[in-house]
Amino acid sequence: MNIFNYMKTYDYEQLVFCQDKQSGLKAIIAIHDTTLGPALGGTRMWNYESEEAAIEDALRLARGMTYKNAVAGLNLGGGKTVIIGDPKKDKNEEMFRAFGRYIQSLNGRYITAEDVGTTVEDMDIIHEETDFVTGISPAFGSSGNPSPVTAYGVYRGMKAAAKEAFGSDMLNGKIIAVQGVGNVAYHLCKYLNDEGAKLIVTDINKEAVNRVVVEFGASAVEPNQIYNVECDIFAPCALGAVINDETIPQLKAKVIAGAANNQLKDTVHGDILHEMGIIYAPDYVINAGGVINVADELNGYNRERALKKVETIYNNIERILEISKGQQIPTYKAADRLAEERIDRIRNSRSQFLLKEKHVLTHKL
Ligand SMILES: NC(=O)C1=CN([C@@H]2O[C@H](COP(=O)(O)OP(=O)(O)OC[C@H]3O[C@@H](n4cnc5c(N)ncnc54)[C@H](O)[C@@H]3O)[C@@H](O)[C@H]2O)C=CC1
Ligand SMILES: CC(C)CC(=O)C(=O)O
Repeated sequence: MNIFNYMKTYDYEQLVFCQDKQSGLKAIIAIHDTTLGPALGGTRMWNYESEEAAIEDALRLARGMTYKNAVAGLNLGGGKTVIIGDPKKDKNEEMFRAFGRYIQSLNGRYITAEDVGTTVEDMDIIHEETDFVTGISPAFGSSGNPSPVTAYGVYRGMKAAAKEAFGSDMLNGKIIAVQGVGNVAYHLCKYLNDEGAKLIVTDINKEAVNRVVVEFGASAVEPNQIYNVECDIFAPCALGAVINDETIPQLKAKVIAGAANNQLKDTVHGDILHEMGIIYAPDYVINAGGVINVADELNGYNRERALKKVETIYNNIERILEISKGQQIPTYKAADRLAEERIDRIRNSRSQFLLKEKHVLTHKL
C-alpha cells in the first residue's frame, strides 16, 4: 500500500503512529476530515495479521466516521484508532495511559470512544491522561457503554428499511438473521424479540450465541451458514467486508440492516445489491446511535436528548431510500451524497477569518 497515495485519493488529513515500548502500545490514529469539527471515532483493539492491515482498517474506519458524523447531523469530523494486539491478552493500564497521552498531544483534533475490543473501563483509564475521550463511566456524569444505544438506532433504522421493503415497519413475525451477537447485537436481539421477530443467529463465540438462544429463543447456525438462511432481514453485526462476491449470491434477505462498520467489501457490492432490489441500509447511517450518544457528552450528557437524536436515524434511512428511488442510485451513494453535501456547505460557510474558533469542548477545557 502506498500510504500517501491512498491518503491523497480519499483526502485524509493525518495519520499518527504511537509506540510505547514499556507497555507494548502500538496504535494508529487516523484523522480523515475535520471540516465539521474535531474528529470523533472509537478505538478498536484487534490482533491484525499485519501492520498494513491495521493501517488500512484505521484509514477506512476513520473515513466512515466522517460520513457517519456528517449524516447524523453532528458537528464533528471523522477519525478512528486501531491498537494492534489481542484485547484478551495484551491490555494493561500503562498502555491506555500512554495512548491517552498521545491523544492529549493532539490537543482536541481527535476524540476517542469505545469500539470492538475496548471497554468503558479502558476509556476511564485513558481519561486519567486526557479530556478528549467519551464513553467513560456514568459515575463521571458521562454516557458509559455506547452499544445499547447503537442497538436502538439500528433497530429504528431497520424498521424504516422494513417499511420500504414490506409496506409496514412492524417486525413481528419477520425472520431476522443476525451475524455476531456481541455488545451491540445482544441488545438489538432484545428489541427484535420484544417485537415478536424470529431470530436466527451466529457467532464464533459460543457463549454469546447461547445467551441469545436462552434469553430470546433464537435458533443458532454455524458462522458460514448465516448468509444463506431463509430470512427477511440480514443484520451484519460482527466485522466488515461481509457483503462481497462470495456472500451476495447466497443471500435470501430482502433487507440488509445491521451494526457492523464497512459492510460492503467494495462499492461495487452496493451497486449489485441495488440491481438485485435488496434494500441496503447504509452501515454508517444506521449504526450512528453510539456516536450520537457519546457526542452528547461534549455538551454535558443528557440521555433523553441523546435518544431523541438517535430517533432521527429512522428519518435518515427514509430520506436515503427516497433519494435512492428518486435518483435511481444505490443507497450507499445516496448516503455519501448527503454527507458530502453537508460537509461542502459548512466548508463554504467558513470563509471568514476568526482569530480563535470556538472549540466544541469549550466546557471541558
Ligand atoms: N459498539 C458500538 O457502539 C458500535 C459498534 N459498531 C460496529 O458494530 C460491530 C459490532 O460491534 P460490537 O457489538 O461493539 O462488537 P463485539 O466485539 O462486542 O461483537 C462482535 C461479535 O461478532 C463476533 N464475530 C467476530 N467475527 C465473527 C464471524 N466471522 N462470524 C460470526 N461472528 C463473529 C464476535 O465473536 C463478537 O461476539 C463492529 O463492526 C463495530 O465496529 C458500530 C457503531 C457503534
Ligand atoms: C463506537 C462509537 C462510539 C464510535 C465509533 O467508533 C463508531 O460509531 O464506529
